Amino acid sequence: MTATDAATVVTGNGPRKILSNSIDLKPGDFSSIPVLDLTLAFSPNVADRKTVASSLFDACTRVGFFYVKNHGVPSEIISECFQAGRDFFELSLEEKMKIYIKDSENFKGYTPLLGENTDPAGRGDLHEGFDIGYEYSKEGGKMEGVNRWPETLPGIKAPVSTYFSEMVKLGKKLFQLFALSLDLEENYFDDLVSGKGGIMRLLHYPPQTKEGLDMTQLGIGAHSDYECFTILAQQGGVEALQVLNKGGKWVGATPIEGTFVVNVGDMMARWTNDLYLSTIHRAINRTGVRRYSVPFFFGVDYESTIEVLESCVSEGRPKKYEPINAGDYIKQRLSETY
Ligand SMILES: O=C(O)CCC(=O)C(=O)O
Ligand SMILES: [Fe+2]
Repeated sequence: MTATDAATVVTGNGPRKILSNSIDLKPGDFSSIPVLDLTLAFSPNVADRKTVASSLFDACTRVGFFYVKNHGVPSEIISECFQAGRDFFELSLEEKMKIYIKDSENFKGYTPLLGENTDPAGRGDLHEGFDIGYEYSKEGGKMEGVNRWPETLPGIKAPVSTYFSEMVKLGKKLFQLFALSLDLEENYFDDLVSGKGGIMRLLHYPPQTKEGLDMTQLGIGAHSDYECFTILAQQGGVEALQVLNKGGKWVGATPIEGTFVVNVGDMMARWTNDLYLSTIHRAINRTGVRRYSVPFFFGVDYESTIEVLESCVSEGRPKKYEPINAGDYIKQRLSETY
């Protein structure tokens, strides 16, 4: 067993213990991560869209993670965004620190290696990151704020912003599938997901040696995500992401060409009264080569209220959570991490 297996993982919905052979919530009993084909999600026929929604329901209640293929995002847009990430991380530390995330009120900018600690039992995460949000024109109240671009690399703004817009588009489609999967009107979430609650990160994980791996210092420590769901692009051929199942076993989320990995976050778990699982995951890069990934965390607009859906409350599943404001919730979670 590893150091993190015996730890408590802090989530926005309370602490979760990871024991050696079980954990104290009800994550799904899975040994692999399902792949959803989104082709029918774009069909004009609602019955087709409902078929995809029903696979999504199965994935969210049993696993909390799934891959999506035929998602409609052009592969050049993805590869140009990865190139922007590689170029950004090649900059000198001094250059990157000019947009240090801690100098921003709203969590925009650069996080150096070990600058973040997702698992409080760990000693810091072995990745560096660059956080970008919705392109606001001025500083605002909760999470609103201008993006901070590196002065010496202006060329990355266009591909990164294009990728952000693509993620908002795909994210909105996924929100409609989430709505259908929960027997809500397909447009139930539409007015809450303008894209302003989206956060995207460019990540770089240097390789960790196979021998003498320090389990308190992983690429990213065991954690659950904060928002409604995450759409993750992984670099092909470089294994690192692992997902915790009911038996306490880490299941590898091997990169699959042409797919994104999607996972439920704590906000959606809260909304669904834990019917949808916000599953714990981590990343360790033991491949010997650098790894790049791009998660896009899609939350609802920050002024929205997250209140347990009535359809997810029953005698056997009493309401577990009080209503919360989305912006306050995210800001609180991020303050605990950085
Ligand atoms: O890079 C990855 O594969 C996972 C990243 C992740 O879990 C996160 O940023 O929350
Ligand atoms: Fe994550």
